[in-house]
Amino acid sequence: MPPPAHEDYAVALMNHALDGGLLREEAGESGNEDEDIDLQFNNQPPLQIAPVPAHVGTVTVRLPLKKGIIRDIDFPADIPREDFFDRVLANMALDRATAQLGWRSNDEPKRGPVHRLAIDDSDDVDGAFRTLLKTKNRPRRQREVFMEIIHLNPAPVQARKKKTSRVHKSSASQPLIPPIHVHINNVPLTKSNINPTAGPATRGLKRSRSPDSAEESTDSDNNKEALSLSDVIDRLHRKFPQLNLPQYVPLFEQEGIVYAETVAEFGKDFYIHLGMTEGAAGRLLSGVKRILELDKRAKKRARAYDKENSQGNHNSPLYSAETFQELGLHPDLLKGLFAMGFDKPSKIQEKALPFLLTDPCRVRTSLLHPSFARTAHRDPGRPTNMIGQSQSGTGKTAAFVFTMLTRIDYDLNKPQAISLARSRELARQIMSVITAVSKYTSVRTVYAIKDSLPHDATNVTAQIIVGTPGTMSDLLRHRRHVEVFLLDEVDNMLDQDGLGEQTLCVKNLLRAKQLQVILFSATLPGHVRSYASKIAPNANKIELQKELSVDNICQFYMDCRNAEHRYDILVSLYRLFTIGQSIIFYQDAAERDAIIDRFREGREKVLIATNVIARGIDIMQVNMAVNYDLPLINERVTGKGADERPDIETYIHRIGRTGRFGRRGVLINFVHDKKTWMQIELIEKALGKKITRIETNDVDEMEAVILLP
Ligand SMILES: Nc1ncnc2c1ncn2[C@@H]1O[C@H](COP(=O)(O)OP(=O)(O)OP(=O)(O)O)[C@@H](O)[C@H]1O
Repeated sequence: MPPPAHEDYAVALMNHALDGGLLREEAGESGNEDEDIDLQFNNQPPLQIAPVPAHVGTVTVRLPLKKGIIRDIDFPADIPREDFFDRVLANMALDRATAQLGWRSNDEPKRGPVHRLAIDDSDDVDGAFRTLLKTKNRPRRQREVFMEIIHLNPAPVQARKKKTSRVHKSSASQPLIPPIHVHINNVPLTKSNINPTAGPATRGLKRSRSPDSAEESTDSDNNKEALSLSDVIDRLHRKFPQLNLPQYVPLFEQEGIVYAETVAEFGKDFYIHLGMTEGAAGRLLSGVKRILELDKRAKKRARAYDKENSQGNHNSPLYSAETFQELGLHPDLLKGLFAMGFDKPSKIQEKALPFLLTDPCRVRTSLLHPSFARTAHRDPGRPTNMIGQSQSGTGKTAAFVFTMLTRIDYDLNKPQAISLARSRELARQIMSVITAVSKYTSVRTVYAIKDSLPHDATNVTAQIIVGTPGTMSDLLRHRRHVEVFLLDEVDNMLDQDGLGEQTLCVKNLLRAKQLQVILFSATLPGHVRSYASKIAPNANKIELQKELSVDNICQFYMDCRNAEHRYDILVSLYRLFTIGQSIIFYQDAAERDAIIDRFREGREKVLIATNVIARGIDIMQVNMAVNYDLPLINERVTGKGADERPDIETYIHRIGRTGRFGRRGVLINFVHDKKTWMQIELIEKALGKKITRIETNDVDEMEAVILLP
């Protein structure tokens, strides 16, 4: 098989083998060493093959994998259209939704017509095959004919424009593929000057400026936005779906196609000229400018935010004057938390830990840092109960985990600390923090959650048990040794019908004289506060953030026409932004462990969830939460069937699933009728903070307002 005519072409050659109709087994004849793709094909289930003409065996397709790299793959000549496309697209790593393929045969002059290949039968791919076969059968012709498959983007447009490029003038009767030129200061981007290692030419490109960018000229080189073209295209893709832009833009030049992918980076002063209508190109250009602008603003805001909210800012709930060593944590625990990337305690940790760890009689001296042991001895006595409140994502979990791990006796093989959580998801998360912090200790832990009870429940030797109230009370019967009782999300644990009773039941099972009760939450409404004081008598109270709203999380609402419209808006949000990970709160029940694990690992990007995970769940990458349904009192408190007021506490906890440990996040509420409108007003009042409205019919505004971190 001859080499491809143009090295840089996104070309596939379809070569109809004439020898006996036998399917070729091996990976073509091009001498490619890497056989992954061919194996992939050989491993496919057998295709539905229609009767093959005797003289036609396989079609060898030469696929361009990267610039200058091609691979031959055999297809049955009569492969169903769908499969043919799927395989070509998969192997060219193209997106089925956006890819545009074209073909031309070697019968046609190189600058000749380009035919469109489409997945449906709106093109003449079958005719093309037939033509090729006919051509091939002409005796005076060479035995091989080529069908070049070209990745064409953007979508072909009909020849209605006056200005067509030289490439397509000769083919006015055929669907035209608009040529794509990238110019930098009117210098067409060519193979030689896009090569990032091409030296002076490339450097020239980065420094050159378009007239439009004159106002930016004060920026130093260091401040230049450095976006790869594919990055820009990726964003434009989302911004202008109607332009049908490709993921990979082949840049047509005189003799071939150059992949935009090979462009390492551009300065902000470039413009892209697409061979399309002026209007479309104009929109595209303003899109590029806008994106660069938004990017700049977002970065500026991020810098300002980081400066303000880093652990260095005295007012930040993450600020701390102390170090973990000063707080008296044992070196083995320090090793664990340094391994987790914790450098300094957060404010709640700094304030709470000295109280939580105070009780030299109880804390094993071997687990006390020497400097802390000295302070601790000044204040002997009962272990200190604690009621702690600090906003979401500020390190409460870590604080009580350090406490449990410091207080237990590692030589005693009995449960000594229990941590109750409202849901199995939260219990599993607490356990994962314990496991990480205690990496360098010999602690034994066990779950008390449904389906995960230890085999011999009567003989538990683990020192720490983490679980949900119902299962925990089954496991714990008169545990004399349990000396630390910990309730996370205490307002919810005590407030909720059923859950509150079970929680108290567990507490009543604990008989230790020196029981230390630790209660934490991001929200502590008045009625829970007094109740909590009864459960944790004489507790030290630490309340760090009285304001209910969280500054690092921007809150919006979108006024949808009706309940159904919410779905459309949701879809457009996902089209518009690169959302790291997001949670959508919804009323219906959801599945559990496997889903949350996949989400935590980043394998799933969107989690649709109920209030089950509204609290405590800590996933750093979540940068957006959506209240598809607002949380209501009647969902949380049974017997409040008619109470459709918003549940402020749950709302606050939902916000807290994004913007963890000072990161920035976005919360979007959907409002679609009078009731939800009033509910949002009540939330605004309760938080004392304006929730910004976003127009749902103006994509540009949406994008300008919601600057996702
Ligand atoms: N001292 C620290 N340094 C760096 N990161 C920390 C520190 N303490 C906690 N973190 C991280 O901050 C994130 C939030 O912590 P955590 O889950 O303990 O918050 P929380 O206050 O319990 O939140 P919520 O109220 O939502 O349950 C976690 O990912 C945790 O690993």
